[in-house]
Order: sequence, then structure tokens, then C-alpha cells
Amino acid sequence: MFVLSSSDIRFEEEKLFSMGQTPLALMSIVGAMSALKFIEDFKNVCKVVAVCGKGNNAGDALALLYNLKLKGYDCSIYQPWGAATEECRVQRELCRSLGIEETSDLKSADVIVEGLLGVGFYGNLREETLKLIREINNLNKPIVSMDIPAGLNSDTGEPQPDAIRAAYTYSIGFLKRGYLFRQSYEYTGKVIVIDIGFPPPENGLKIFTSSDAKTLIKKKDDFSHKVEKGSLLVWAGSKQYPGALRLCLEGALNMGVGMSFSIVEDEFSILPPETIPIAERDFISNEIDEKISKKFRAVLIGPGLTNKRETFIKEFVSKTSLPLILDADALFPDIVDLIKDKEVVITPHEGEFRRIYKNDSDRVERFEAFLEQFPNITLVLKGPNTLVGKGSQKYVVPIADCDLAVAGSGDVLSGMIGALLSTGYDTLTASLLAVFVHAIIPEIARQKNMRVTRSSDLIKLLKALGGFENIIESCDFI
Ligand SMILES: NC(=O)C1=CN([C@@H]2O[C@H](COP(=O)(O)OP(=O)(O)OC[C@H]3O[C@@H](n4cnc5c(N)ncnc54)[C@H](O)[C@@H]3O)[C@@H](O)[C@H]2O)[C@@H](O)CC1
Ligand SMILES: Nc1ncnc2c1ncn2[C@@H]1O[C@H](COP(=O)(O)OP(=O)(O)O)[C@@H](O)[C@H]1O
Ligand SMILES: [K+]
Repeated sequence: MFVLSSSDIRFEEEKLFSMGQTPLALMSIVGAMSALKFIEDFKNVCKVVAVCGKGNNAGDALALLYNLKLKGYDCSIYQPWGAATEECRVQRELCRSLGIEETSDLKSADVIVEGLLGVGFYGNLREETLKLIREINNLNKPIVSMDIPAGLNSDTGEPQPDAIRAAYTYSIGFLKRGYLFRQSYEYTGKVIVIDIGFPPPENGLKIFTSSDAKTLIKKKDDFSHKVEKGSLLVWAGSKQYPGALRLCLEGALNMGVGMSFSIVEDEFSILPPETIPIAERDFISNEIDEKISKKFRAVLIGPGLTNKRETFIKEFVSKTSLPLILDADALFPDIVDLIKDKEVVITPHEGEFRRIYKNDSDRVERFEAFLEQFPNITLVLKGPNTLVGKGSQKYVVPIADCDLAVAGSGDVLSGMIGALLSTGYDTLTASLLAVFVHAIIPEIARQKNMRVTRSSDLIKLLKALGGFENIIESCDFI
């Protein structure tokens, strides 16, 4: 599954048509496939009214309607402005031939199917359409929107100026880009992609699912040495934020690293018993035992460090050939130029991303622009629907879950990514797997009557649920 902009959707449609597919045939597939979903969502046979505009979005609603009629639903049509496209007229005739009648009585509907506007919508709603949309919303009936809730801009997720408030949106072929943004949530309801057989698109973000994750997990090697199993050096935490270091290390340890090292300011730092401390002054003066430094397989720098040691960190980062993960306080405003040719993951949240990369466009555009400009850097842009990418490979982990919005949850994530990097996963795979596992833990916990209320719960559950491989294997909701 992919998330596309409206222009990319048009492009993919045109590509399909140039290969001989027709809009009418696609509409029939939309009708059949969305009827399967509708019957799942509304099991009891009921009265359905399709509210239709003039274009092919109305055609989709009508194609769904006659499939429902054939399944015994009581169906009628409200199409106040008639049909403007040939395809829409054909669907309408099919409805008529099956005895589906017209109505203007929307109040008697149990469910409304909305086919007013789809990707043909541009600008602001015309007055009459806006009025109808508000009337429909005020009925307080469950609404199924075909493709896009009418009035919503499919690229920005903004209502123009209002939109249908759907219970379900049946997004045809692809997810719309606007559905990634917070403002769209109150309009789309639950978004379901109706697969109508589009081949993989040329552009767009790929939705990362458990089946993708399952294919990426490496087999365990029971003959491996503790260093081969993953050996991570962490430079995090400070007197001000001592907890950040613990969260990174525990995250890494529960992902299964064989060894962990931590740079510490003083010998009183509280570390997990498995972690080997390295005095900061020795590290900075390059006086650590070579036997130890040869064991590092990846380095994580940043969470809770505050602004100390900037010059040294930049120097170290420029020189090292180890895979790196830079988070939080290691994301200095000018860091990108130093790391652009390195094997590196950066994990900014929105604010940190603005600090290191100035660009005025929206979140997704900024993400894509960064990847194009710095194709070697793996970028994890955190937040609801975390974006993960490298060069032309662009993914979204489609989870918005406020149980993850707890202080220190990002520290756990960076430890998890660091762990996988140190076991030999490449930067993109390590990031995708860790972000995915981190994001699904709260839902898996809820399914077992547990709850994430603090970031250390993420660490405990990572272990209690049997490790990241088992968590991925047991995921059935995405
Ligand atoms: N293009 C195709 O062949 C396919 C299209 N499909 C469906 O067709 C939809 C796109 O169909 P269309 O391109 O016909 O467009 P729509 O049906 O989305 O909208 C076209 C109508 O919207 C009106 N409109 C545009 N802006 C408006 C505004 N600001 N206020 C009020 N009315 C406005 C136009 O006057 C026109 O009558 C998709 O969303 C999807 O549901 C699918 O069936 C798959 C195949
Ligand atoms: N509403 C949300 N839905 C999904 N994930 C979220 C949400 N809020 C926060 N997260 C995730 O939680 C983590 C928070 O990281 P970060 O902002 O660095 O916090 P901290 O610095 O406190 O650790 C990120 O992985 C982010 O993607
Ligand atoms: K619609």
C-alpha cells in the first residue's frame, strides 16, 4: 500500500488507462470491492442512501450502491445536480435497471454513502455544496465517503472550509497524502484502502506493515560471539537528564545487543549492570584501551546530552567509520554537512528537524526534499505516522497512538535503532524495524489488557512480549 499526492494518483490512473484499462471497468471493481468492506462494516441489512455529485466520484458511490442492492440492502439515490460524466450516467442507469429509486429524504437513511466529490475537487466548496455537506453532517448518521470526504483537500487534509465527517473513508487504490495530517482525522473516520489492482506506483510513500517487517528480520546465529550479536557505544544523558542514558541502554539491551558501552561523566553514573562504563575524559583524550574500542559496532550519540562537548562530538562524528545514530542534542544545526556521506541514521522530531533543515513546506514535502538532497542519510522523522527513508526509499509507519507521547519514548527508540545497527542491519532496515516495533507495542499491550503509561513500560514490554522478533510475528492489526 502506498500514500500518494493527488497529482501522482492522476498520473497512475492515466498510466493504467494508457495500458487499456477503462474508467468504467475500474468503477465496477471499486463497486464490488467496496461492497465487500461495507458489508463487513454494516452487517445488518439497512437503508442506504447514496448522496451523489456530478462526477466519477458519484459513479463510485453508485457502483457500490447496486452491489449493495444485490445483497438485499434497501438502496436509494439523491443526486440533486444530475450526472456530468458518461461513466456516472452508466452507473446511474445500472442502478435504475435494478429498481433503485431516487429520494430526497435523507433523514430516513441508516447509512449515507457520500459520492459528492473525490479527487476532482479543487479550490473552496461552492456555496450549494457546502450547504448540502453541512446538512448531511447535521443528520448525525454514519457516513461512508467514497475516496475522500467531500470538501477535504486530499493533499493537505484541510477542510475547504468544511467537509463531510465520515465514519469510514474508502480510499480508492492508494491512501491520500492529506490523511497523514492531524487535521484530516476528524473528517475521514476510519480510512480503508480499497485495492483495485494498481501496480506499484512510481512515486509516493510505502506503508510499512507487519508483512514487510517479517521479511526483514534476520535469522539468529546461535554460534555468534557477543560482539557479533551487537555491540553498541552510547553517549547520552547528563547531570540534568540522567534518565535518558538508562532509557537508551535498556532499549538497546532488550533488543538483544551482546555488549553495551557507555561514556560517563563520573563513576557514579547509574548504569544497567551489563553496560561497561568509559570515562568521558579518557574518551575525549583518546586514551581508551584499543581492545575496548575495537569492540564497538555502532555509536549512538545525543539523547539528554545537553549542549556539552559539541566540538569534540563533531570531530568524532567526522572521523569515525562506524555506523552512527544521532538523536536529540547531537542534532546540531550544522550537523548535516558533516554526516552527509556517512553510514548514519538521524532521528529528529519536528522541532529538531526544523533546527537542522530549513524548509518552509509541509512535513511530508520537507521529508522528501531532505532525502533528495542527502541521499545517504537515513532519516527517521518522528511523530504520529513516523516517516522513515533513505534516498528514493520512502516509508510511513502508519500509527498515531498517544500512548507513545511520553517523555523518554524517543530515547528508547534511539537505543532500539542503535541495537539493530550494531548487529549489522543496514541503516534503513534497522530504522524501519525499530520504529515499527516501538509504534506497535502500545496496541499489542492493550490487546493483552496492559497499558503503556511511561516510557520504561516500552522497555519492559519489549522484553515481556518476547523480544522484537516475536512482537513483529504476533502483530495482526497492521
Ligand atoms: N478517473 C477515473 O477514471 C477513476 C475515478 N474514480 C473516482 O472518480 C473520482 C474523481 O472523479 P472526477 O474526476 O469526475 O471528479 P469528482 O467526481 O471528484 O468531482 C468532479 C465534480 O466536482 C465538481 N467540483 C470541483 N470543484 C468543486 C468545488 N470547489 N465545489 C463544488 N463542486 C466542485 C466539478 O464541477 C465536477 O462536477 C475519484 O475520486 C474516484 O472516486 C475511480 O472510480 C477510479 C477511476
Ligand atoms: N501521538 C503519537 N503517535 C505515535 N507516535 C508518537 C506520538 N507521539 C509521540 N510519538 C513517538 O514517540 C517518540 C517520542 O520521541 P521524542 O519526541 O524524541 O520524545 P523524547 O525526547 O521525550 O524521548 C517518537 O518515536 C514519536 O514518533
Ligand atoms: K467523496
